[in-house]
Amino acid sequence: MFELIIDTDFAAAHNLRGYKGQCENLHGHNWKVQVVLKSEKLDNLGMVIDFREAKKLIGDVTKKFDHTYLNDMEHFKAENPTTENISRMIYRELTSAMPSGIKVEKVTTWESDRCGATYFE
Ligand SMILES: Nc1nc2c(c(=O)[nH]1)N=C([C@H](O)[C@H](O)COP(=O)(O)OP(=O)(O)OP(=O)(O)O)CN2
Ligand SMILES: [Zn+2]
Repeated sequence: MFELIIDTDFAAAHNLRGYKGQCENLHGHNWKVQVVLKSEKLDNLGMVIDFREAKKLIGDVTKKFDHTYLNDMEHFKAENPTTENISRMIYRELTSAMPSGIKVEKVTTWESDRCGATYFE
């Protein structure tokens, strides 16, 4: 079994509806995102997937967040843009975009150096 690990980041603003405290106010984070991909097989080049292709697929998902106010996104009208929900959204969108035979193992998103959330199925 092989695992690929790809890190990226984005900057965005949000506020947490219903939160009793400062996080209900508009504020921002420099989120870091780590995606782990898993595959049993390699292609004829010896790759699970070209890192360049993986970065493109991941970027297609995360660029929607970059320099935005996350609460304005349709997705985050129904649920709060917490780190947990951001990880799940990235996981599911990436799973839909991934070529067959490559599984998105988990997505971890950090809103600071010390706090992050992982989603996997
Ligand atoms: N489980 C979660 N808890 C919290 C989330 C979250 O997404 N998942 N988000 C927040 C807020 O985004 C808030 O911005 C973070 O609050 P806090 O940890 O207090 O942020 P600080 O960087 O100021 O933390 P310090 O350690 O005090 O510097 C809240 N909780
Ligand atoms: Zn926050």
